[in-house]
Amino acid sequence: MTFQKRRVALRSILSGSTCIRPGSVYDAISIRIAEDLGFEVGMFGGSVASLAVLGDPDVALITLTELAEQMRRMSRAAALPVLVDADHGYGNALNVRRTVEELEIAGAAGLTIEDTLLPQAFGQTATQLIPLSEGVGKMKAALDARDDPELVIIGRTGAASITSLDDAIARAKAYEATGVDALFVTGIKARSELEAIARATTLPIVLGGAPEEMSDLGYLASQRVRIALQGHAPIAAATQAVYETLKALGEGQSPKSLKGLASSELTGRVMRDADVKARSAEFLGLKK
Ligand SMILES: O=C([O-])CC(=O)C(=O)O
Ligand SMILES: [Mg+2]
Repeated sequence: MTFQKRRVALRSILSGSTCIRPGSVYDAISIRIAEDLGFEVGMFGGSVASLAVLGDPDVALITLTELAEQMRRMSRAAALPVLVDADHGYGNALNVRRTVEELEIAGAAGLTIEDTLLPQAFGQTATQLIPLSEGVGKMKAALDARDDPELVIIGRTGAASITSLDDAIARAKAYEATGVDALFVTGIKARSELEAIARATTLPIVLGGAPEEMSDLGYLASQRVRIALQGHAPIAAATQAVYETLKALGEGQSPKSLKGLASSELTGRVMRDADVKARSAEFLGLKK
């Protein structure tokens, strides 16, 4: 599927009337599994990018080149539209432009640019935000950098839990006015906060982690939430599985006695083995 078709598919989710859960994806294997299971969109979080590529926590150590390369690998492996967490755009508004260029070429269906001050400033323990005017400049730069008009650009703010709900509303309205395609809000702790943001804006909303009482997809849809994240359990499950497996092997268990391994059928599906075999027959002169 062309990159543009993936972007059109993401747009149709955002312009629809229901709220969906994205599959948390981070590499070629996870995106293929999410695609096979019928997820409509993949979320490539900055935290899982750091973990998968560097083995590090989410503290802005990953580079744009590393993020884009991982996205490119996923784009090759599957056609599932992916929404990429592009953090703060890896620098100032000029860096945001470059970030959009690279992620577009790497096949992202959409990306979020947030107004968090990253990396963490010297001597500051609490998360800080950049000024609203700088955030607006970053959104404009992101839109300016887009070559494919279908690439989805999403303005993100975590102001609700960093500064105030009023600030989150002011930022959401200002980003909406730049022409971004959707708003991504994080740090929402109550329905009333989401409702206030939804009332003050008109764009589709992508919701970051939210409390349990906000898990009802019908309710979220009524507040224009079209995509609701639910963390990154798949990479946590993978980490646990690798841990258990290496531990058992290290303790002397035989590979055959291990539990919880992918069957050869599942592994073959993930590897798209049937396609590779068919191509081998066709192109390696093996066809009878
Ligand atoms: O995008 C997400 O899923 C939430 C987030 O910021 C991250 O995981 O880095
Ligand atoms: Mg993030």
